[in-house]
Amino acid sequence: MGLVQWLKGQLLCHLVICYGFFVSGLLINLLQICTLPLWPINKQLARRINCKLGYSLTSQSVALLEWWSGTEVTLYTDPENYRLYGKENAIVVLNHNFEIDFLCGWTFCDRFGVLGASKCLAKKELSYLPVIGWMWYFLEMVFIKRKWEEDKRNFVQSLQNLRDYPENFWFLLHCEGTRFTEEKHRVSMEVAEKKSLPKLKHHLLPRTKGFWVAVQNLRGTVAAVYCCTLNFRNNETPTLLGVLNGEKYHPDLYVRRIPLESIPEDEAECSAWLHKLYQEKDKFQEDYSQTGCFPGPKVTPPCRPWALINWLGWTCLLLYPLCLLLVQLVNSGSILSILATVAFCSAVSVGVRWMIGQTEIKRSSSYGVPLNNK
Ligand SMILES: CC/C=C\C/C=C\C/C=C\C/C=C\C/C=C\C/C=C\CCC(=O)SCCNC(=O)CCNC(=O)[C@H](O)C(C)(C)COP(=O)(O)OP(=O)(O)OC[C@H]1O[C@@H](n2cnc3c(N)ncnc32)[C@H](O)[C@@H]1OP(=O)(O)O
Ligand SMILES: CCCCCCCCCCCCCCCC(=O)OC[C@@H](O)COP(=O)(O)O
Repeated sequence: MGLVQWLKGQLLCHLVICYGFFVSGLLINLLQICTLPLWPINKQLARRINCKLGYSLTSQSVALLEWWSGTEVTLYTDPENYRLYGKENAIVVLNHNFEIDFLCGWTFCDRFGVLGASKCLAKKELSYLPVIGWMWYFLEMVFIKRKWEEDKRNFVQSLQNLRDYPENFWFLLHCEGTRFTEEKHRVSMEVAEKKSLPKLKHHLLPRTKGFWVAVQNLRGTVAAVYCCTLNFRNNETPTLLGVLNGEKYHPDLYVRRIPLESIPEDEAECSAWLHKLYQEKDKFQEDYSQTGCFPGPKVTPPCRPWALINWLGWTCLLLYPLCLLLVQLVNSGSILSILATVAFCSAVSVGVRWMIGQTEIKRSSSYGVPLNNK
């Protein structure tokens, strides 16, 4: 192992990264709060500013993936469609098997210039995450409790609000509704059997209501559905902690662009259409497991420097006062102040470690198991 790789595994480096992310995040949250008076006066300007602020925080984790861990993403897609990515609004349908699938998604968002504005249909619990969850509130993310009767009003309203969004965005939908585990897979295949639907090997049975409602409410706003299938070469099982330790991964993403007009309007037909889409996605995953590649030409979308520049900027800005403080502390010789600083750094580290824990599949919710359908 080289010196650089060894350094990437050291706690001190992780502390510096966590400190930068957390403190810059709090400052960004504060700036977002400062935009509140602007919303009634100039809503579109307030939204644009929040996109930039969101970018400044989210892109730090993209920089971590691309520049720190050196992860290289590969896209399989039709070159005709490639030209449209980032230039139109889209609903992204993605499998939910990996702990860093959201991070790979963000990397693609960054490469196509839609990172600040991109959104997701996310479980309510994520809105309480410090820094990231608070940021999402200002970016108009759509949060749900995954209980349709309670969610429907807010869900439809949140989608309607996006109709005049001033920047191009991708709206991510994990139709499986939860991360893949063997137990959840077994239960959802029981549901598939009851519904006389073909069994899926690599996916849970998709929940169709959210997709149908999103498509219906975003007609005229969104041009297409991007059917995205993600996998990792060499059976890698990537983790966010691995990324922090500088481990390099090899994600492959297969994207098919489906014009929104071709998706049925009727709920039952739309549900059947989505089930068929997941059967196709399952076939792509099966082929990938046999051959190690997806169909279609391969392309690596160019990496942009902004995530790195932003990350280095924040790190320098925040490390300088931290170093000054540490020197003053050592000079002062005050045990109490030193202990307080150590406690603060430990709290930041534990806080970010806890957030990383939220991405771990072993801590996945019990949604979808035990069987709670009618
Ligand atoms: C060029 C490159 C392109 C792209 C790059 C890729 C991506 C980048 C894009 C954007 C990135 C932006 C941001 C991402 C950042 C961070 C966030 C990351 C992740 C957070 C994700 C989450 O939080 S996932 C959890 C929340 N989301 C969802 O749940 C969405 C999916 N669910 C739905 O849509 C549901 O429909 C619902 C929740 C809206 C409502 O669910 P409900 O169950 O009430 O209704 P349904 O009708 O849908 O389902 C009921 C039927 O389901 C059957 N069923 C199936 N399986 C089960 C089971 N296991 N248990 C019980 N029931 C089951 C059931 O039988 C019902 O059938 P009926 O026929 O009886 O109705
Ligand atoms: C430089 C940055 C270094 C530090 C980075 C810390 C970043 C922490 C980011 C936390 C973002 C969390 C997003 C998690 C998305 C996710 O994976 O949610 C799971 C849900 O879909 C389904 O939940 P479940 O039902 O529990 O499977």
